[in-house]
Amino acid sequence: MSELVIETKGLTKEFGSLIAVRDLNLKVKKGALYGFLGPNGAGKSTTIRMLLDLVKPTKGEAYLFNKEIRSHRKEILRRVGALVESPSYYENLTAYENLEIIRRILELDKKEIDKALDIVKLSKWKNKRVKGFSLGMKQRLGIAQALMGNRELLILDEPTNGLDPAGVREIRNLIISLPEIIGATVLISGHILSEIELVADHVGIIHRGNLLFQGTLEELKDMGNREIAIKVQPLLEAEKFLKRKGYNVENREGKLYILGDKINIEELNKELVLEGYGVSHLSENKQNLEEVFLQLTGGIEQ
Ligand SMILES: Nc1ncnc2c1ncn2[C@@H]1O[C@H](COP(=O)(O)OP(=O)(O)OP(=O)(O)O)[C@@H](O)[C@H]1O
Repeated sequence: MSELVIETKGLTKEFGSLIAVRDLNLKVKKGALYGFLGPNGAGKSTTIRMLLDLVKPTKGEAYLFNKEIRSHRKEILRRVGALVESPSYYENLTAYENLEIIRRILELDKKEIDKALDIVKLSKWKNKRVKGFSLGMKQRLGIAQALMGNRELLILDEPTNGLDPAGVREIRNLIISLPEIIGATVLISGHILSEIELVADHVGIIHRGNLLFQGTLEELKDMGNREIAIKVQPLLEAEKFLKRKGYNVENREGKLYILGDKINIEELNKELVLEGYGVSHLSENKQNLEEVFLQLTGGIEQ
């Protein structure tokens, strides 16, 4: 069994009568790039705040590196880099000077600054004041701040929020490179499936505080329903025939659709043809990831 870097047990947060996070059992394996996905207001930020001990759970516990965060706060947070909300920096200082402040607080070696700047590809601009930076560059600086000090776990809350497409791509490529470059486990939250899909290998889908799915992207894709579309004449009789045979049949837009994962297309074709039906088209469709996601979250993707 692989080692878990994050594990929550029944993690719950209530704000008055609102249950923002309900009985959450997250499992993030060491080395994973875990996409924590959910529509706005799903409970992602609240969960992340509980992982970092910024918010106290109503019930349940969060374990990072197998230790409970509330009772081992200091030793755990030393191993975790986080970017929650927008990064904070001094606009009038350069990128280098901003990281120098963090270096002093954490009592790190000077070379840590150049290492972090190099990873986020800001070395060229290290002596430029942050106020002239684009939003994407500022976000990269925020990630450099989070990286300082050989962090084993990075938690990035919606790091591409508000960026233009070029900025989104820069941050995406940077995040993808992190597990390999620094060997860290990364948890990234977001509300856009197509974005998370390009980055993550594991996903957790949260909706209205409930974890609806957790596993690999492949496992999520496998949840897609399979259906077979058939153009056949005469349609209504063929529909009755297939229903009699026990198939789950829908009649839509002049075609029959058969739902099910274990249907053998050749067998189906043979059955129809032998019975004298004219089959002019037979194709297999599987729900794509977006359809699976929309089905899980009841059609809400904001
Ligand atoms: N301090 C608070 N007091 C009251 N309600 C809160 C508080 N923080 C969050 N909530 C509510 O809890 C729910 C979950 O919010 P949260 O910010 O965790 O969602 P999210 O998935 O991060 O969404 P977003 O992508 O919009 O940040 C929302 O309904 C939100 O309004």
